[in-house]
Amino acid sequence: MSLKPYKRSRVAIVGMGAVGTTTGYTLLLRQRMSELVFIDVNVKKAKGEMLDMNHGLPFLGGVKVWAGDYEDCRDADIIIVTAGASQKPGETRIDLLKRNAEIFESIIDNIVKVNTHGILLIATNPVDILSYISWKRSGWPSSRVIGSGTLLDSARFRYLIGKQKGIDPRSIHAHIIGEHGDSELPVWSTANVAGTPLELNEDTKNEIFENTKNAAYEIIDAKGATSYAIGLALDRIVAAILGDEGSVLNVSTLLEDYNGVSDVYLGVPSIVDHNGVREILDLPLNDEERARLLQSADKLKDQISKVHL
Ligand SMILES: NC(=O)C1=CN([C@@H]2O[C@H](COP(=O)(O)OP(=O)(O)OC[C@H]3O[C@@H](n4cnc5c(N)ncnc54)[C@H](O)[C@@H]3O)[C@@H](O)[C@H]2O)C=CC1
Ligand SMILES: CC(=O)C(=O)O
Repeated sequence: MSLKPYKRSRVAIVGMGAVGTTTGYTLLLRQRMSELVFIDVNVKKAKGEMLDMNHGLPFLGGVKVWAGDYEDCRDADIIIVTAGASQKPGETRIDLLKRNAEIFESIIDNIVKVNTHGILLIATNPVDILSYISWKRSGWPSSRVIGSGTLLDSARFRYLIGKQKGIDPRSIHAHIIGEHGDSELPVWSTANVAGTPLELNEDTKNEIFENTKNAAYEIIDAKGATSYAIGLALDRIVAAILGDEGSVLNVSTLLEDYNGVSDVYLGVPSIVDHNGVREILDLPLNDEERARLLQSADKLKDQISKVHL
């Protein structure tokens, strides 16, 4: 009997707060990689999370987990960044821009100093703008700098549609695109179940979209942070990359001449494989959807112009 050759893969997480910890735990449970390293400015916190997860290894096995520093990013296949300020109740994601853009300068510099081949996966908000900043600052090809984008929003959207229709959300094909934030838009024109158009009246559609868009505000008001669904969304992107899947995911990526939008990161259906974003799908949009995508892009470009790059 021949054993499968052992393939080492390393994921580093920078920022071990609610999102980083939940993502690390999800990756661990799903045994996505052979090495998992936690990095945080709060070294004690990263160490505590590492110890707690290591004590579960007798029930799981397989993964080496440690708390480290940027040197440990050298051999990382994926570096997930979740470090920085999060929204207080009532704050928008854009309100975080100044604070988080400042800390990203040193975080990205520290990573690219040691790593030349990996994929940067950004989750910190405002995620589209910070992904754009990370792309510019890293000097890496845009295919290797990915934001979590509207993958989470699309999951919320599919869950709510599935609940309304009594259908498993995995069988609902529906996209939220644009900013991961207040200017995002639903692509109702292509939403379907097995090619069958969704039968929903306008009031129901509006209610589903408003609940999708405002989900984070509701959860942050109730429990202070969102963590489980974003952990699963980041895990999904890691699986697509490490498994060289070629899966279509609504990640945030650099758009060039996409439905009239250029030089901005936004969430759109993209093919994700071992090289990162291999290709962006040309989602057919109607006139209203295209106009809303342009508005979303303009909003983010206006914010980017205020940040020193
Ligand atoms: N993209 C998405 O869909 C989502 C994004 N988020 C965003 O993720 C970010 C993190 O949220 P939480 O984990 O709830 O916040 P948190 O406050 O629980 O954790 C942030 C962590 O970052 C660390 N940190 C701060 N500055 C750092 C630095 N310079 N280097 C290394 N570590 C540093 C802190 O010590 C802390 O452990 C926020 O910006 C939040 O808005 C949250 C949920 C979903
Ligand atoms: C916080 C955030 O961005 C979210 O849960 O959508």
